[in-house]
Amino acid sequence: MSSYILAQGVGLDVPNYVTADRSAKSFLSTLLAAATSRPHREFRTILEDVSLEAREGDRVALLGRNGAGKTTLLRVLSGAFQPTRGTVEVRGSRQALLNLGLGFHQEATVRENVFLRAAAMGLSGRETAGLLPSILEFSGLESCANHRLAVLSSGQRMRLGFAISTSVQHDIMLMDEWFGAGDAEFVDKARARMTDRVRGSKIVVLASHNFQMLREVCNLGLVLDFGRVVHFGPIREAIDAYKAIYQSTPEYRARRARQAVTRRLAAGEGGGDGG
Ligand SMILES: Nc1ncnc2c1ncn2[C@@H]1O[C@H](COP(=O)(O)OP(=O)(O)OP(=O)(O)O)[C@@H](O)[C@H]1O
Repeated sequence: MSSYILAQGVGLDVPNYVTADRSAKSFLSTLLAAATSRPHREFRTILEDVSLEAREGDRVALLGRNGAGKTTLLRVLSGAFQPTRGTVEVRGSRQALLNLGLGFHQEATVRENVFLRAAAMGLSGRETAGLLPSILEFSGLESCANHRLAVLSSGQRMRLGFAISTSVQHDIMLMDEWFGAGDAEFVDKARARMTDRVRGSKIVVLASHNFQMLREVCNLGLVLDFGRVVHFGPIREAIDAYKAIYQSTPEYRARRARQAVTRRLAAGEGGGDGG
């Protein structure tokens, strides 16, 4: 059975709790304001009218400035968020590499956490028992299997999360940035596994700011701005469309102007007394 993703007219509103401006003139009045003012709830639209179609073989890049809605769209596609409007149809098993630490229990042991996370991924106890040795080996945590998660370093926890999340090949892979954290040895291992999983996936949706990697991996690109699709098409065109957005911002123009001045000064053309 072939896999696909079909999102049509997706909109997402989220509740946002806003606290009145508490900037006060004195420490006491700040304390008083903090104690008495209550945040009020308002709804915010973070995705609007987003449509996307991906078929087998597609590798879709999600592009957009910080806060454009890329991670939120990945969460909607993964099923973690229910859209407020529109529909999402997905055929095929999904693996979301969005938050490696999600679902961990600090007081449970490493071994127990493997079972907890694997259950959340839909694996049976038997399947997890079969995968356990390779997960511990990949994460380098064999000697810590019975230690509480709380005593692991953040790098060790990240290794464990990565090892569990990528232990099984899925049809559809949803990723937020190409994985690149950890010490040098682990990064090499993780990169090799990611490459393998991407090759083995029928569909990949990947949010990233790394144009070179996106050109190598993806055939399609979807550009989001303020939660709306501004472009969807071949990756090179999508990257150009995204560049056009951020190159039109005043911040980008100001930075380019500063860089031009610095270059001219370095080349000895900069003002001075001309002598
Ligand atoms: N649960 C939430 N409640 C309220 N606002 C949220 C929530 N999740 C995301 N947002 C807001 O939605 C917007 C989009 O966030 P999102 O994380 O999807 O952006 P992004 O494109 O992935 O950004 P980045 O490139 O910085 O990772 C942001 O303004 C963010 O503050």
